[in-house]
Amino acid sequence: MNFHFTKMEGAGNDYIYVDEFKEPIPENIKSALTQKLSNRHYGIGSDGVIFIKPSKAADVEMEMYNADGTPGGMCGNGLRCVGKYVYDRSLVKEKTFTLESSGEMKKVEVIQTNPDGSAKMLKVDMGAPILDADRIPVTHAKTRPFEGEQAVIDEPIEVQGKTYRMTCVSMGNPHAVVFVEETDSLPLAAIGLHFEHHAWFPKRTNTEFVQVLNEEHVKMRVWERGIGETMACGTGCCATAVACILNHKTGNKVQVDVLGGRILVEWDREKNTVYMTGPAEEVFSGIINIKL
Ligand SMILES: N[C@H](CCC[C@H](N)C(=O)O)C(=O)O
Repeated sequence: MNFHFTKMEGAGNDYIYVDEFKEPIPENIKSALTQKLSNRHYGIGSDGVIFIKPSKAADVEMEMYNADGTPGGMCGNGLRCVGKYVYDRSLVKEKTFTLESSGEMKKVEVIQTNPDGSAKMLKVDMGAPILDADRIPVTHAKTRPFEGEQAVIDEPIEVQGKTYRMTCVSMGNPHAVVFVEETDSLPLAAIGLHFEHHAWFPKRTNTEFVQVLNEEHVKMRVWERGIGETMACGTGCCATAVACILNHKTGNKVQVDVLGGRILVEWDREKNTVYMTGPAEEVFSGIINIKL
């Protein structure tokens, strides 16, 4: 089959974007297609594939698959990139519009443009963080260490014989946020998978390792479910900020420095909504001619 694609990245979190307005892709091949295209040696290389398609309820709908072919839930960097994609192609008329992802409506705003008028920085209203254990979920059929409406804040978790302290936040997908002394020397390749597949996370988890620099600035490295270490994670930055605020480590506005760039997060406690602001870039586009 033949179809067009666009490679985009948000703070280095790179996805292949496929526009289904023009070329619909059969649902039953999306997982296998993603695994093939995302492979960094045998494919184009990406953290996953994002399908952009018409929505009944919003201006546009997006659907994300992780590099391993598992369907992802929410995707913050993807929302900003899809926002840029539809804004730059005039698929939306205003600077503010709605995108549908995982059945939820997200308000996106282009807040800065390039000299050619294309979108440069976008702000997304990511909605309320989910904290209760059953809805994240952070439970295990046998041990059930956390359940019900209880929030998991600063709780010990043992991984490979070492005890870490984690705070669990869902932004539509699960995140375990772990505070560390410093992120640079962290052996993420050795520990990441053990968090992802820990028995307490029956649906696996994304994990953020956070070094607090001061009350408004942190450094973070992320291990994403279904991918591994990535350069950035939008929902992960939101979860990071929420965890920092809940643990009284920062104020309500947090600059999160990730390997691939910088994301600004603000948790408006009155409205109980999280705003995420960051860049979106288009890298290249082309035509895929593939046999599955
Ligand atoms: N990179 C994405 C999140 C992907 C999360 C995914 N790995 C999952 O399975 O939940 C972001 O910018 O928010």
